[in-house]
Amino acid sequence: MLVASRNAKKLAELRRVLDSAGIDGIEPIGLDEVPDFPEEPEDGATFKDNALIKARSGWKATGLACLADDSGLAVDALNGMPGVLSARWAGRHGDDAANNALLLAQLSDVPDERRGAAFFSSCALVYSARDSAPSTATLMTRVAEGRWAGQVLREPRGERGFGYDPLFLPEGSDRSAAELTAEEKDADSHRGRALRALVPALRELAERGMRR
Ligand SMILES: O=P(O)(O)OP(=O)(O)OP(=O)(O)OC[C@H]1O[C@@H](n2cnc3c(O)ncnc32)[C@H](O)[C@@H]1O
Ligand SMILES: [Mg+2]
Repeated sequence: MLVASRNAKKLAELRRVLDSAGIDGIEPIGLDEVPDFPEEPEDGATFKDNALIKARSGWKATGLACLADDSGLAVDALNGMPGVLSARWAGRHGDDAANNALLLAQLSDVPDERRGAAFFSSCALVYSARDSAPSTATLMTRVAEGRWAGQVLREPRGERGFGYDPLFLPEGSDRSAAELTAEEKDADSHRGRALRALVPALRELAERGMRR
């Protein structure tokens, strides 16, 4: 199964959740392990649209079952932004430090009680309904979503995770997302929840592969 992400830390989280679900018969491989193919722009209006864009283009290019996550932080005081623009909020894709600095600046006058935010993940799984070439195969699609509520801190805390984790205080936690262990983050995170909801579909896919 192709895991269509260029974000190494996200990829590691996806692999971790798959590993702990103990699905035998699926070998997740990253985009770096397949020949380059033209990737479609992530220009959807929603996380779900973007997850489907990534998963479908991976499936189309390789014929492999393809899993993709699209995710981001929706901040109440910013009317849900950065949202689907999270990876490039400060202008340069994947510049976590600049994204975090910009978010902090935008919220500098926002009091604690209005600093609510939530991470969202949409995970899409796309695969062929039967063993046939991608051009003639029927496309099977499963999508699951996860949400992780919390608030935006006033300064970064912690070194783990990635992206906005140092600025995110999960609901009910006294540690930022970047201060949680990997297992703690996976148990509660948007991505952990979304991906675990796909486990039955992934198991089915694995069993189908093993029957061949
Ligand atoms: O599209 P791919 O190649 O998978 O990698 P990406 O980093 O571009 O991923 P997205 O398009 O889904 O954008 C997600 C951004 O949202 C933020 N984000 C998502 N999940 C996060 C998490 O668990 N912790 C912190 N920030 C997160 C972070 O800035 C990500 O770069
Ligand atoms: Mg992206």
